[in-house]
Amino acid sequence: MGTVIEAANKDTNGSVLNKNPTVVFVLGGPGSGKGTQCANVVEHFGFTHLSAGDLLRAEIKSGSENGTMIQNMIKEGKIVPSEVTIRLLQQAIKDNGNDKFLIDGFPRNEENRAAFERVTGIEPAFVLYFDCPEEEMERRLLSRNQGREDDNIETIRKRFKVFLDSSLPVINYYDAKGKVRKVDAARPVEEVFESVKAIFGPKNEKAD
Ligand SMILES: Nc1ncnc2c1ncn2[C@@H]1O[C@H](COP(=O)(O)OP(=O)(O)OP(=O)(O)O)[C@@H](O)[C@H]1O
Ligand SMILES: Nc1ccn([C@@H]2O[C@H](COP(=O)(O)O)[C@@H](O)[C@H]2O)c(=O)n1
Ligand SMILES: [Mg+2]
Repeated sequence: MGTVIEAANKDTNGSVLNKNPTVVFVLGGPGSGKGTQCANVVEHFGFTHLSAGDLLRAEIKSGSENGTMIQNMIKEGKIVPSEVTIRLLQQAIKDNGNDKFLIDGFPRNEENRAAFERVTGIEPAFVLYFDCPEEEMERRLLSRNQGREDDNIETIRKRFKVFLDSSLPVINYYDAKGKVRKVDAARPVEEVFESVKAIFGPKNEKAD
């Protein structure tokens, strides 16, 4: 398991994004703790956190022409077409002065993965994978209380199925390339973060 973050995207993305950011994809089932741990990484390691789900929810609120389509997809736990999500991610990267990003909840399927690579030329430095049993994720989602329309048992079950059918194959794809850093996420937040810190490495901690 590597502890050093490499800027793995070397060539083509500069022409599309005009910058050459370090990107870590943060994946894991619904409720595995991606957002919670990303907040800790931002604090400790100075990354910018981009959650694909948050960007899509903001797009609904903005009154965009895609809003109704996105809202319906999220209610059903389905994956929004890549062109929409990638446009939001690209814009967020462009608008931000930082050069290192945690991209949370993306790529969610093979279409997301291939399209992002094609459009941006960015290869992730690594993939942080939060591994958590469904029963624990279900417990967490049902008590999250953030008013999310997809945190109900019917949609949660659909999201679990989408994760198994479409997202795990993406994790397996990166695993075959030696890029997955797997963390046991079924532990208290602080313990999970100890494992996360070991992955990012002391060298990358922010100075106080
Ligand atoms: N290690 C943990 N132990 C117990 N509860 C946790 C842990 N990590 C996160 N939680 C809680 O579980 C809920 C889901 O966490 P979080 O929003 O970080 O998950 P997520 O992976 O981003 O989910 P989603 O994919 O639905 O966005 C939150 O209420 C959070 O406070
Ligand atoms: N790449 C993505 C990411 C998310 N979605 C949709 O948003 C929902 C919520 O995502 P969270 O990461 O916040 O849990 C998800 O269930 C999808 O409907 C998407 O389409 N594509
Ligand atoms: Mg989240």
